[in-house]
Amino acid sequence: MSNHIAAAPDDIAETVLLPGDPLRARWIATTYLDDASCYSSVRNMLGYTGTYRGQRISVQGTGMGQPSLSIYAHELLAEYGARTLVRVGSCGGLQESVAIRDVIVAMSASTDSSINFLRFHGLNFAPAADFTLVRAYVERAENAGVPHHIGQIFSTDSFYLDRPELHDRLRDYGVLAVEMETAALYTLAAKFDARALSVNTVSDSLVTGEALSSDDRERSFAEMVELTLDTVTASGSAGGGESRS
Ligand SMILES: O=P(O)(O)O[C@H]1O[C@H](CO)[C@@H](O)[C@H]1O
Ligand SMILES: O=c1cc[nH]c(=O)[nH]1
Repeated sequence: MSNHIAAAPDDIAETVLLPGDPLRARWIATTYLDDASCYSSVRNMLGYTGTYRGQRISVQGTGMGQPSLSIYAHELLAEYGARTLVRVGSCGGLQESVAIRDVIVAMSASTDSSINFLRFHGLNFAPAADFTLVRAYVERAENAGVPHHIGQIFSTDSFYLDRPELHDRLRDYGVLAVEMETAALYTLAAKFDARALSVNTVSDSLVTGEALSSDDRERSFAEMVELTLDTVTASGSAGGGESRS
């Protein structure tokens, strides 16, 4: 086992879906995976492995925020051999054109976190998605007629922001939505030469004030999750993709 995941080395698939909410992980595993079994419940941060259309897939809760996601993503990449990580999250819409339940496909992520500032000694690293995953996901979203937006997301350390005017500035610069993990996910995937994508269903609007319930955030993101499973298992690709070298 690793520090925070109580699984044997082979218990976890090379492709892992990453919801922030561990109960969303349980819902995804019990709804979509065949022969799903729970490999870890340390801190109740549930992780499952099963099969989807015959291919091995894992689902691991990450908790909220970049420090928490970084622990799980690091251990999956460094100790369990994960090659493809897809965040299946919720987010707050920043633009008028972004409606509740639309899916945000995050090409890149800005952040107010100091993690990368420290990691790169003041350089502004630009965390970005794996293009092959973006393309494959968007093709499926278009074919299925699922409302979606492709662009930049804001990964904040502060759900309750002391500077709400920052949202106005980000809106002016075209940022689509706010959540709390994607910048760290894309950074760690780059570090470990793995593939990552973050897709996020809009659970509330910072424009209109509309919001989904916690039950909905746990169990109702079927379209986003089905597109994700279709994407990562297409052409038997759940084993990973091309590497840099
Ligand atoms: O619903 P999840 O995937 O946890 O994502 C969003 O919800 C949490 C905040 O409520 C943060 O983790 C944010 O990124
Ligand atoms: O981080 C998040 C997630 C959902 N909605 C928000 O406003 N922020």
